[in-house]
Amino acid sequence: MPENLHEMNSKELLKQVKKIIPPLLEKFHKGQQGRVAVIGGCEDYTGAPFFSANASALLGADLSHVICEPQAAQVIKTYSPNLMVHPYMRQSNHADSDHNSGDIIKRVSEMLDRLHAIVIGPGLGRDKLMQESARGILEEAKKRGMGVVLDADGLFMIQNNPDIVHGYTKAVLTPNVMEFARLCNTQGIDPKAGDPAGVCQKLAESFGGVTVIQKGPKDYISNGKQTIVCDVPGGLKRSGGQGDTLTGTLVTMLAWTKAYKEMLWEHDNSLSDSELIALSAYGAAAITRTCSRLAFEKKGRALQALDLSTEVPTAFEMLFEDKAAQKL
Ligand SMILES: NC(=O)C1=CN([C@@H]2O[C@H](COP(=O)(O)OP(=O)(O)OC[C@H]3O[C@@H](n4cnc5c(N)ncnc54)[C@H](O)[C@@H]3O)[C@@H](O)[C@H]2O)[C@@H](O)CC1
Ligand SMILES: Nc1ncnc2c1ncn2[C@@H]1O[C@H](COP(=O)(O)OP(=O)(O)OP(=O)(O)O)[C@@H](O)[C@H]1O
Ligand SMILES: [Mg+2]
Repeated sequence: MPENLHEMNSKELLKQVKKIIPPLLEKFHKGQQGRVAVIGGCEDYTGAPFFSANASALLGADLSHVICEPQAAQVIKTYSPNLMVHPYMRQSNHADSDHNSGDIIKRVSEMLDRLHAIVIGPGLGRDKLMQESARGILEEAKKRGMGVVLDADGLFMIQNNPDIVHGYTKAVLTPNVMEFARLCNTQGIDPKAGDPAGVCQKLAESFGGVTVIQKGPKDYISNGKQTIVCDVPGGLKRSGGQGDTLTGTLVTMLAWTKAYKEMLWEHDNSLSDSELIALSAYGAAAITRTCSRLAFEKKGRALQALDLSTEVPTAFEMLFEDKAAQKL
């Protein structure tokens, strides 16, 4: 039983992450290895929800959905027939009398019953009705005890309503440097005071034990009590949309923790709830950084977001299949 994840090196942590990855067995049916959704995608942003859902599928979720604005839905459907894209969200300028936040939340909630974990935020935008609907969907996900990843405009929502996530330990916040500073300001924490791991821990603690992944040269992962650091090498190009590979791989890992707890396959059941979340976060961070390194080796300065998610299968193989350890 790993009691001190923060004392482990990357090889030991990856070995623990491996315990959450379900084997591929003949007896499984469609859906058991992960049913996930990304809530996001509006008139302005169609790439972010696609990259996220695409990464979730490439890591191994059986069913990856996007729940977005109709204008975004039409576009995302043309990117890939693999994803299921539902035009249930509305931004204020497209809403008619049938589309108040209550109706939208109700419609999406009916889907939540069939899902294991969700991401809220990629390409969601900051429109009032989109934000209000996302907030209600988060409340519904909490009622169902679902794993929830909050990123991008989902973090904007948290920054404006910190109480809605406070104490919900199945939430994972994935701020970049700017978002981290804004969340710190909301919570009255100086983002520059003290060592970065300590500040990240303080932020997670101030939110009542949610998990924070602070993205940067190293990723700091904290639940307010314990902080682990992912310094698996990444690439050197910071084009937009790389964070979406993190949220997509993370939501699949969170879906797998549910399968782990339900003993979908035979294992020693040694990981606690908080360890499952911390290891999901570490696994997704390690995969994303490895994708970034592999894509950067090929594309250099021209690297784009899609180049990253394309590397998910190779990164997974390098980190978690037998050849893994030597290649780190
Ligand atoms: N291809 C796509 O569809 C993409 C969509 N994205 C979406 O775009 C939306 C906005 O997210 P962003 O991360 O771009 O958010 P912002 O528009 O807040 O920030 C963009 C960048 O601007 C700079 N910045 C922001 N605030 C600043 C400040 N106060 N002072 C100085 N510099 C500042 C930072 O470099 C920051 O990374 C989200 O919905 C996100 O998911 C992005 O993920 C990028 C890719
Ligand atoms: N300086 C860095 N060195 C190595 N990896 C980094 C560095 N900065 C960020 N990363 C990695 O890049 C990925 C995306 O982080 P980034 O800070 O670009 O997120 P973001 O700004 O939210 O991205 P997006 O444009 O998708 O919204 C993360 O996996 C993070 O670990
Ligand atoms: Mg981002």
